[in-house]
Amino acid sequence: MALGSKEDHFSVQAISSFSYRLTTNHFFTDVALVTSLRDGMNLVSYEFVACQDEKKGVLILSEFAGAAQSLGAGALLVNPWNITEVAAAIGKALNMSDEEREKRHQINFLHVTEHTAQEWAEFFVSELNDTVVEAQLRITQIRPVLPVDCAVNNFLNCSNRLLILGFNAALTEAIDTPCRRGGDQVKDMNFKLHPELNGPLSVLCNDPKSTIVILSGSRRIDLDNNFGDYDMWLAAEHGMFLRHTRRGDWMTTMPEHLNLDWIPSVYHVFEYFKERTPRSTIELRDTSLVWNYKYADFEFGRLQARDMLQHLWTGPISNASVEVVQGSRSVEVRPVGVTKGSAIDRILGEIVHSKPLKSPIDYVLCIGHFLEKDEDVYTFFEPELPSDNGNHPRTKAFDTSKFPERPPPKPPANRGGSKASHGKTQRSTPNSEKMTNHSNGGVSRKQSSEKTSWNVLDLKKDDYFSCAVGRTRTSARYTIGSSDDVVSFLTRLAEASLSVS
Ligand SMILES: O=P(O)(O)OC[C@H]1O[C@H](O[C@H]2O[C@H](CO)[C@@H](O)[C@H](O)[C@H]2O)[C@H](O)[C@@H](O)[C@@H]1O
Repeated sequence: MALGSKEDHFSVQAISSFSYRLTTNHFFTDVALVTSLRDGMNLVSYEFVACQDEKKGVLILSEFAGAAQSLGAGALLVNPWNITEVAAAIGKALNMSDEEREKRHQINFLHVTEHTAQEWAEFFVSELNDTVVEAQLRITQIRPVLPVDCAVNNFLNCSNRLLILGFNAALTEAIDTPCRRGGDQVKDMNFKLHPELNGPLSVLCNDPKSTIVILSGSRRIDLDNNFGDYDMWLAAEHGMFLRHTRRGDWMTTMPEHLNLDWIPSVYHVFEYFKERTPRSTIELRDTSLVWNYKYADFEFGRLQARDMLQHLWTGPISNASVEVVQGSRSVEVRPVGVTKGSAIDRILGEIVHSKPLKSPIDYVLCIGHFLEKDEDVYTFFEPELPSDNGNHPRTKAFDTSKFPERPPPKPPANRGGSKASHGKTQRSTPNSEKMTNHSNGGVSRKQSSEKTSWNVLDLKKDDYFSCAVGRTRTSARYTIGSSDDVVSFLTRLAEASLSVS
């Protein structure tokens, strides 16, 4: 619709999609009102701006038009369902000062003239080329299925095993028919341990040769509710909080001055999208926020997620030190540098402090349905030299000075047959220095000249099993289909554990 004024008379003219390009309306119009309820782009808005360099007409634009993302800065954005808001915007546009009209027009005119069809075509072709490269990468990254027999046999042959388990979609029950379930029911099921895991987990937790860590993005309360009765380590919120279920309360590994002021405003944006996206949910944690559209219409959810990113980047997080992590069906906002991989050495440091190791860790299983960002936990344990096709153990030293309130652990005993110089008390070595750089990830670390490091890891290539649940493209070594397969696998490990106890 075009609004024109001539000597205090306003004329209102509806523009049909057939005729608008043929008229000169765009030139003499003072205000253009675009009220699309759903619109991929809306070309009229761009044409209007392009024609208005003399008149500096005002564009009132529906927030549901695709153009709102690029012309929103200069236009007056409205919700077309809200007629009071639309009326107010018309009033504002017609009474707008010349100065403001000029300013708003310039912003949009610059956008329209710079983002030409030529530029768009070049970008499109370059994106197309990128997809070819990405597709190739995807093919090369497809990983084999977890060799369960081998993982169980090696488990039996090792004496100090570390099992790092994700929670969501790895240890929870698979929900394949979400549309048939009610909203709250679905939400509740997200945070419930698979019922068939109770037995196997108890056996593994009671095995003196195994240490179990649940490393999850979930809140402390959700981990307490599900795992509080087991003898294990819990690392909540991607390792920002840590506790052993039998040895005390939660401790935090959060940097002291972590700024979390952005949380309320991000929550506000999430709420806006939750209201507009049926069956989407918000998970409010202490240090991060997740908007999940797992149970919503996938295509619609994806579009909403894209829109949400625009809102976030131009609004509440434009100056905050946070990262937006996009999942396949979620958007997560968390402080910069917080990943499961960056938490793992703090967790290992605490495990070593809490109970002296009898021998270095010689078997590691790391399994979860992690976000790509958190897959750094899989590579943490990889040997430094990927070309190393021998079976040389990986040794790792941990900075124990981070936890001064506890007595230092005893040096781990030597394990026969290993080729590496493990199990020795040592001063900080290049190895430990390297690990500090590798794992710091932006989270502040205590620096100390008194640093003492202990080698706690003696991992041969074949005794390391990193495994992504429900993914084929991953930086883990192996994949496994679903949480049901995880249940079967952990049951096999538990049986193996019982068979030798
Ligand atoms: O940290 P965990 O408890 O082991 O859970 C792993 C992540 O689960 C959620 O992300 C996964 O589900 C999302 C919704 O379907 C999907 O978008 C994402 O790709 C998956 O990784 C959760 O949102 C994350 O915070 C968890 O870390």
